[in-house]
Amino acid sequence: MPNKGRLHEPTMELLERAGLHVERTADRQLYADTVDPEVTVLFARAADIPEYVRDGAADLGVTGLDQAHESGAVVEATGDGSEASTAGGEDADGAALVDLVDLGYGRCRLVLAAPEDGDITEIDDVDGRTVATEFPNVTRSFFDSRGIAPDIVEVTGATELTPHVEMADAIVDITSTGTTLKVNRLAVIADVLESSVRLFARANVVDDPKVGQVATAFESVVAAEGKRYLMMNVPTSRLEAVKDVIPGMGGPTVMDIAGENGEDESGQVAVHAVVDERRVFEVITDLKAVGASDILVTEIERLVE
Ligand SMILES: Nc1ncnc2c1ncn2[C@@H]1O[C@H](COP(=O)(O)OP(=O)(O)OP(=O)(O)O)[C@@H](O)[C@H]1O
Ligand SMILES: O=P(O)(O)OC[C@H]1O[C@H](OP(=O)(O)OP(=O)(O)O)[C@H](O)[C@@H]1O
Ligand SMILES: [Mg+2]
Repeated sequence: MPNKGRLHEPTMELLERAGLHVERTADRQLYADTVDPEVTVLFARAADIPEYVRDGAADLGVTGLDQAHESGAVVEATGDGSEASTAGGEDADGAALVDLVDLGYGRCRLVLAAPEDGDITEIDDVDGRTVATEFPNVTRSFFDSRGIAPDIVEVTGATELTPHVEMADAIVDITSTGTTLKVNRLAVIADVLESSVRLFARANVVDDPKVGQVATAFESVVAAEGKRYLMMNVPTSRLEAVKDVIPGMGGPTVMDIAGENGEDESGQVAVHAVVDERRVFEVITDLKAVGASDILVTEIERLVE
C-alpha cells in the first residue's frame, strides 16, 4: 500500500474498516503485521506498487489504475465481465495484474492539456511537438495508437509549469477538480485515461483463498460507503405504509418487540433497513409521516452482499 501522499490515509482507513488492523510500531516503518497472521503490509510509493506485485515481492497492491498502466502491466478486469485491456506496452514477463476491486477513491483523469490561448487545440496538433508528463509510457502508447509522434519529456511533478517555461508545448497530467489546470491557464485537449484506486493481484494468486478473503473484505467496505442503517419502531397497522417508504435492499427487516413475557404487547414491530445516505433526510420525514417513531440512524462499517 502507498507509504505516503494522498493515497496513504484513505488506504489505512480502508484496511481498518475491512477488519485488517495494521500493527505499525513506527511512523516510517515500511512493513507491518496485521491482525491476520497471513497478511503482512508493505509500504511503498504509489508508482512502484505495480512493480512490487508483478515481481512477486507482494501478492496484492493498492494503487491507482494509472500507475498500473504506467508500469507496462497487462491489466485484466475481473468480476464485471469486461474485456481485459492493455496499455503502456507489452507485458514482457507475462506478469499481468488483475484489477480485483474498484476502491472508489483517488478518482482522477489523465488528460492531454495545452495553453488556453495557444496553437494546440486538438490531438493532431501535438505531432512533432513536445509533451511533458509523469506518465511517459501511457503517453507514448496513447500517441502511438493514433500515429502521432511528439517528443516526450519526463518530469516528476509540477507538470503544469512546463508549457510556461518553454520545456513543453503540451502536457499529459492528472486532473480531478480542474483547479491546477485552470490556474495555470491550460485547457483539456483530450482524455487519455480515467483512474481510481484499485486492489490489484498478480494473475497467478487470484485463486488463492486468502486473496479472495481480502477482496471480499474490501468490497464490503466499498458497498457500505454512502449507506446508512435505519432502525425504528412501527405500529403493526402502519407496517405496509412504512415498507412503501423504504423499498431498501430486498426490503426491510421486521422484528417483534418482546414485552415482559416475551410477547409483543405494544402492537409495534422493530423495522431495520439500509438506506442511501443521500435519501436519509427525505426517508426520515416520510417515515415519521406514516407513523414510525424512535428512528435511529447509524453508519455501516461493512456490507457483505
Ligand atoms: N488530484 C488528484 N485527485 C485524485 N487522485 C489523484 C490526484 N493526484 C493523484 N491522484 C492519484 O494518486 C496517485 C498517486 O499520486 P502521486 O504519486 O502524485 O502521489 P501524491 O499522493 O500526489 O504524492 P506526491 O505527489 O507528493 O508524491 C496517482 O497515480 C493518481 O492515481
Ligand atoms: O485537478 P486538481 O484537483 O487541481 O488536481 C490535479 C493535480 O493534483 C496532482 O498534483 P499533486 O498535488 O499530487 O502534486 P504533484 O504534481 O507534485 O504530484 C496532479 O499532479 C495535478 O497537478
Ligand atoms: Mg501527486
